[in-house]
This record gives sequence, structure tokens and C-alpha cells, in this order.
Amino acid sequence: MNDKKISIKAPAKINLSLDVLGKREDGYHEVKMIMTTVDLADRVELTLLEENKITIESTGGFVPLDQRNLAYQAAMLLKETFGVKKGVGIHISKNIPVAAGLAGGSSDAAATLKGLNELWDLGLTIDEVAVLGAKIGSDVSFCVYGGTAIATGRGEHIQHIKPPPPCWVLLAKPPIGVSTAEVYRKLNVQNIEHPDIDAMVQAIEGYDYEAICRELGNVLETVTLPLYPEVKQIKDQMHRLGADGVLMSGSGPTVFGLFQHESRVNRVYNGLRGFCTEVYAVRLLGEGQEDFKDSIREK
Ligand SMILES: C[C@@](CO)(OP(=O)(O)O)[C@H](O)COP(=O)(O)OP(=O)(O)OC[C@H]1O[C@@H](n2ccc(N)nc2=O)[C@H](O)[C@@H]1O
Ligand SMILES: Nc1ncnc2c1ncn2[C@@H]1O[C@H](COP(=O)(O)OP(=O)(O)O)[C@@H](O)[C@H]1O
Repeated sequence: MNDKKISIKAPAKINLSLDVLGKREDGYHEVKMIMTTVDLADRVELTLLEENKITIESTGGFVPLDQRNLAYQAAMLLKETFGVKKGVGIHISKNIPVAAGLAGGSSDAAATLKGLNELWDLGLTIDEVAVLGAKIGSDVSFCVYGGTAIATGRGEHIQHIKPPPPCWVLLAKPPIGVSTAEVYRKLNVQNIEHPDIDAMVQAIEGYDYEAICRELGNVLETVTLPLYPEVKQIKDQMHRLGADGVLMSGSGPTVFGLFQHESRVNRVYNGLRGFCTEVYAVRLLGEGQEDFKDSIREK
């Protein structure tokens, strides 16, 4: 293996169910959600630099190319925690829409942590990497593992569950970016209808696709849908065109639809394209990584 350069896949996530249990003293919200990875991914390429510096570049997408980038923050965190004197050149091929509720930035950060663990020879376990990830953002720990999991706390406590049955996922994003902080701030936690997370876990573990579609729920819709009516319009459109189940992912604005049949996903894809510019038909990944090296391609 040429250990000077590695390339890591950084997949997006969707939330099959998202509940908020209350506001915490640290300003964050206590959540309970079911997350799963989908096959829409950025690619993060890391090049070992002998000089003690971090450089960052990205193709496509609208991402900051400085210390605000979550991949940059991941590299800096490892440098500071372990006193690393080597450097890294980070290159992100951006495919996941930004500020979309799909955790693109968190997944880039997770991929950077995993890749640098190899490139800088840190010898961390995947659980240690996930704990470090939580310092960067609430969704980073999940992104370190991928797969399907129940996330609690502020999102950083991960309990793996079986993957749902394979299906198609249609992602549609209106041309707006949503601030996660604003959505949480505007949520009225006293007055929300909670989704049944346990029923969703049962549906997934029972491999019951119809029940999964029935149990989809996200309390953050109560904030984002009234703020951005186009999100509700996309939801209605997907329902009308024949998705088996439809939900907004995370804080939005991306809406996802679930489908078992390829012919139908293609039909709905074409129906939405006239209405919404960013539409992606992808597969549910569902399975997590057995170990680090599964996601890392040697160059
Ligand atoms: C809503 C979710 C659902 O998966 O995803 P996205 O829509 O961002 O993809 C997550 O909870 C988002 O996680 P993430 O985007 O990593 O959030 P962070 O960077 O940690 O926090 C951004 C801001 O959101 C608020 N926040 C986040 C998580 C949480 N449990 N409670 C909060 O109140 C805080 O105000 C925080 O300052
Ligand atoms: N590598 C990155 N990719 C995408 N966004 C990033 C990245 N680094 C920092 N950001 C910033 O993080 C914020 C959230 O982006 P993202 O992770 O794509 O969305 P979300 O939290 O909705 O899933 C955006 O404001 C973006 O500018």
C-alpha cells in the first residue's frame, strides 16, 4: 500500500424517525432518532504532507474552505489531541447537497477522522474515533459507523440495529438551505406529537417494509414546513406521484420518499424533476462498516 494518499467514501444519512424529548441545560436538545445511510456520497481524499499544515479544497457544493469546514476541524482536532506534527491535504468531491438535512459535512468530518487515523498511524478504535467525532458535531459519531442505528443524547450515543429491507430512496431538495440551529431554536417541545420510535425499531427489525413506511415521523417538520412551504409541496407531490412513504430528513429541507419498485421510482423521479432541480434516486445502504478499512480505498 502506498500510505501517502487514501480515499474514503462519505455517505449521506436520512432520519427514518426523529423525536425530540426536551431541551437540555447545555442548550442542545435530547433526541431519539433512527438514522440510516444512503448511497449518495462525497469522496474525501487525504494526502500526507510532511509539512505541519492542513490544506483543504472541494469540487462542487458551496462549502467553506477554511477552519469552518468540518473536515478541517476533524484534522485539527486530531492534531491537537495527539500532538501530530505531520500535515494533510484534504480534497472533498462534493456530491451531497449542503445544509440539506443529509449530514454531508458531518460525514466528511467522520471520513477525515477515519482516514487520518490510518494516514497518521494513530491506532484508534472505531469507538474512540466516534467519541472524538462528537466534539465536532452531534451527527458525526453516527457517520463514523454508518449503517442503521438509534441515536440518543444529543445524537452522539449510537445503538446499532439491523438494517431495514433494501429499497429505493428518492431525495428531493428545494433550492434553500436550512439552519439546524434555527430549527431547534424554534421548536415548541411542549406541544408536539411524538413519533413512535419503538414501533419503527420493531418494523425495521421485523423487516416489515409497509410498517416502516407507516411509522415514518419527524418532529422538526413542525418548524421547517411552516417556514418553507416548498418543502410541504414536495412532500405532497411525492405522495401524489406514488411514493410508499414520505418524510423530511433531519432539519430539512430535503424530502425523501421510499420505494420498492424501480419502475415507480423512475416515474416519480421524472415527475419531480420539472418541479425541483435537485433530485437523486439512490439505494438505502443500511449496513454499517465492519471496520475502518472497508470504507478506505488504497491509492
Ligand atoms: C437535525 C439533525 C438530525 O440528524 O441533522 P441535520 O438536519 O443537521 O442533518 C441533527 O440533530 C443535527 O446534528 P448536527 O448538524 O451535527 O448538529 P450540531 O452541529 O451538533 O449542532 C448545530 C446546532 O443545532 C442545535 N442542536 C443540535 C443537536 C441537538 N441534539 N440539539 C440541538 O439543539 C444546537 O443549537 C446546535 O448549535
Ligand atoms: N465539508 C462540509 N460539507 C458541507 N457543509 C459543510 C462542510 N463543512 C462545513 N460545512 C457547513 O456546515 C453546515 C451544515 O452543512 P451540512 O452538513 O451539509 O448540512 P446538515 O447539517 O443540514 O446535514 C453548512 O452551513 C456548511 O457551510
